[in-house]
Amino acid sequence: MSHSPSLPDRPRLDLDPDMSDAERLDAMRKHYARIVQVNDELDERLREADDRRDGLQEEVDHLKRRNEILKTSSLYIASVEEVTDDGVVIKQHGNNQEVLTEVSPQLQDDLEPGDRVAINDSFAVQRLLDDETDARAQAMEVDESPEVRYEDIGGIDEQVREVREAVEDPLVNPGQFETVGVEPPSGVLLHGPPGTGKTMLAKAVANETDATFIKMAGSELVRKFIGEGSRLVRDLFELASEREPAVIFIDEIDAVAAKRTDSKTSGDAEVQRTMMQLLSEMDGFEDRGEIRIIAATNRFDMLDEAILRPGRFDRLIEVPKPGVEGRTQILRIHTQDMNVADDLDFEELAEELDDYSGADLASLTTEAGMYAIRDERTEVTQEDFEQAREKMEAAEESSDRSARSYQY
Ligand SMILES: Nc1ncnc2c1ncn2[C@@H]1O[C@H](COP(=O)(O)OP(=O)(O)OP(=O)(O)O)[C@@H](O)[C@H]1O
Repeated sequence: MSHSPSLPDRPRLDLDPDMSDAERLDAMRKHYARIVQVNDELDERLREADDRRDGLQEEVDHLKRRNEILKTSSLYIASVEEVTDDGVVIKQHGNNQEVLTEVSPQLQDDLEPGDRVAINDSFAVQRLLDDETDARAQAMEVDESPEVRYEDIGGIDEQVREVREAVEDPLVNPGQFETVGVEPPSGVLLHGPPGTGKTMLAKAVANETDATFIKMAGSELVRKFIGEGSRLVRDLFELASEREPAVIFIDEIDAVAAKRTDSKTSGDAEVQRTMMQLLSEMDGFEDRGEIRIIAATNRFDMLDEAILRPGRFDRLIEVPKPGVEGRTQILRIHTQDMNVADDLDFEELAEELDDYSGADLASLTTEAGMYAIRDERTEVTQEDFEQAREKMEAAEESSDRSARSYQY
């Protein structure tokens, strides 16, 4: 940047007492001429300064406008990975791109790894997002179009039919319920052992009805978001109405809706508040529009009856572990994209897999595939499945043992 030369000195009039009048007059004339000259110079500088001020003002206006645009245009979400002297390493959500970016010193002091920030398209951090946005995003899994289809679910055809009737029909054909004069069920509760396909069922209905799938896990509400449970439940229903048609899926609902116990710990009071919020959301949901609610639990026996009253979770569907036929079907589904030996006998395999859940069968299939890969074969054989089964059962036994030793 060029620096402007300093201002001209103020002219001084030096009069010597010994000067003649003529000399004095001459000195004063020169002085006068000098003053006029300095005055002109200053005038010129003033004009220059005015011009520069106008130029700068224009720049200010331009920056102000750009700032406005930046403030109003969309920002992206990223997480802070590392705060260094050279800037901040952020990871953009969605594409996981890692970028080293500069941050204003005053914002840099506020940033810590793990924080969520809003960035613009040049990756400059615009602001730190508050916890509220954070918890809401973390506590809910939102899937605009889950990929699960009914055909992917094996061995629970009757349950699929019931869920479709209770959730899909009212979404797709609400008029039919009105004409017949029946209220569709308010909420559907899926109960049964872990890994039997409850989440899959909820996702499949959302997929087949083109609804947004929004999941919240009860256990996380009480473990991770202490003190925020009831607000998050309110947010959950709010989000669903913004995104309808939507399927709300509350997994492990027992964590927030267990029978009242005698203990009066503050933790319990908090859980209680969360459950009350859930009940009031469901009760106030008369005109539910295109939102359906599905909950799941492995601990049906623990549930508070309040949540099972009419108008709340009033359709109960048990999702059991599959029988031998179901297991055969699930094995077939999970080996669909696998290169299996022609002589592999799924029925015979399924016979031996008593007590396996759908999730166990999915892991067994992957494990069997791993044996083939380890042996550098391209085909998965019955023997691979046998070995996988032995491995899984041995692992289960040892985890049972460690669970026991942990307990006592
Ligand atoms: N009936 C089924 N048919 C096909 N695959 C299944 C079935 N049940 C479970 N699986 C497999 O197990 C995985 C886990 O199932 P899912 O999450 O639906 O079980 P869940 O009943 O919701 O379990 P949890 O109670 O532990 O939440 C699925 O992604 C799928 O690979």
